[in-house]
Amino acid sequence: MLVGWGGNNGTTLTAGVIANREGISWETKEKVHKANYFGSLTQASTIRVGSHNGEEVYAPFKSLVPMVDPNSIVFGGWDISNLSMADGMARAKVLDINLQKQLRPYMQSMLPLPGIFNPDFVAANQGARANNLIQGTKKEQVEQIKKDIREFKEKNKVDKVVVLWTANTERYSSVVAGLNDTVDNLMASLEKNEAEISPSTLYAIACVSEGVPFVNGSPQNTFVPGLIEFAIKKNSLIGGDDFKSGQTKMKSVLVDFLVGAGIKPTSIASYNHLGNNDGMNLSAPQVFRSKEISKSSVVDDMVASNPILYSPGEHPDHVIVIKYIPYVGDSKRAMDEYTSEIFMGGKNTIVLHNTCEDSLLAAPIILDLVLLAELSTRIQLKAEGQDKFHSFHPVATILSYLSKAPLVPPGTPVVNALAKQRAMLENILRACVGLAPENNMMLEHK
Ligand SMILES: O=P([O-])([O-])O[C@@H]1[C@@H](O)[C@H](O)[C@@H](O)[C@H](O)[C@@H]1O
Repeated sequence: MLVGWGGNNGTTLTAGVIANREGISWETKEKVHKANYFGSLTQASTIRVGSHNGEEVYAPFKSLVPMVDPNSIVFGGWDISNLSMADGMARAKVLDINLQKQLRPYMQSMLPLPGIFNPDFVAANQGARANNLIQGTKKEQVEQIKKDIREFKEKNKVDKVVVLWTANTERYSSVVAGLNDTVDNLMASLEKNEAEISPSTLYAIACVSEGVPFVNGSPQNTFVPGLIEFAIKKNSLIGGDDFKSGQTKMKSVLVDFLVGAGIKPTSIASYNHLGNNDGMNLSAPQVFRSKEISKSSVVDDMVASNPILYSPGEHPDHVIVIKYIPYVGDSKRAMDEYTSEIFMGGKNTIVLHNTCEDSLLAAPIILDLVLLAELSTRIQLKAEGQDKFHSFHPVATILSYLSKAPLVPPGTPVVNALAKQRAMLENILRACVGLAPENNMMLEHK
């Protein structure tokens, strides 16, 4: 099996390195080396990473780390501890190569800061690429993130920092009384380095501590009750969960249309396969469960909105399937079947095939989430009769248009219907510039 390598000169080449269960052997200018299967190949100074335009190419070995999957699957791929954003772009293979070449000069000096990684919360296959890490206790990690935020703000002379989690989907954290159910218990657990505090919750703690908006672009329950209480106490924006990018966004339109038209979805089967690292991470059942929850809850409010179609507690059969198929890469293939009951016992079936370029759909949503989160921290409002203006509730419902599983303040109804979410957003922004809400009545033309 071939292990891919990449030199820190940004050249991605598949090296003539052969790996098997017995170990990894590789060729350098000096000699053939052997290392155990998971060995970190540190001895060689340079390593042959293949040939390019007929010339033998060697890369500085210190920048190379083998991509081996402890689940015994060695796969082509490459990672290096100082992967620049340009190298990350090349590894992801999302953008056209000519566009990549144009972007590389702007990105190759951008090196990501070390991050918090905990293999207990993600798939085992993620370990090999996690090599730029913050070590230490959870509290020390939080302190490092807080320090990084402050230094980033100072170094880049920016007015505001917004942190958005677009890292791995994690498994759900257990919510346990005494562990993370209140802010005091969460902070006490942090002091005790409790294992059940996830990396994303650590980032959220750091951000709320610094008064920096934190948006969760993944589906896990980063915002455990203690964290929500902390954000409310500090009046620091939190929002999410999970970018609403493709298959679910379509569902939040289609189900709204069907139910609103008196057509009763009785069975929704949603399948997709994808081949990027998100898909590889989601191949672990405990991680997939987080995504299954966020993708399933999207129909709940629309179903509940029509008590004529659905009796209390009744809902459509709804299954979510996600499979990892490396070949398709970032080009996720979503296939849906909606079966509904219609007039006089009739049946209606809608079948969709939707090729969702995951990253290209998610990137604009990331930009909108960051911009909207920052803007909403500057909006003040008061009701008729109130004498003081106040900010929005720190749990940012305003981000729901962009989230699969909108985080809302405790006791607040969740709206997933995309048209309603957009109308909410549009009317808030209209109010910010003194315009009346758009009610679409157009009475002046009736
Ligand atoms: O938004 P959407 O297309 O319904 O859901 C998608 C999932 O189906 C996909 O598996 C995941 O990789 C994407 O990040 C996104 O969450």
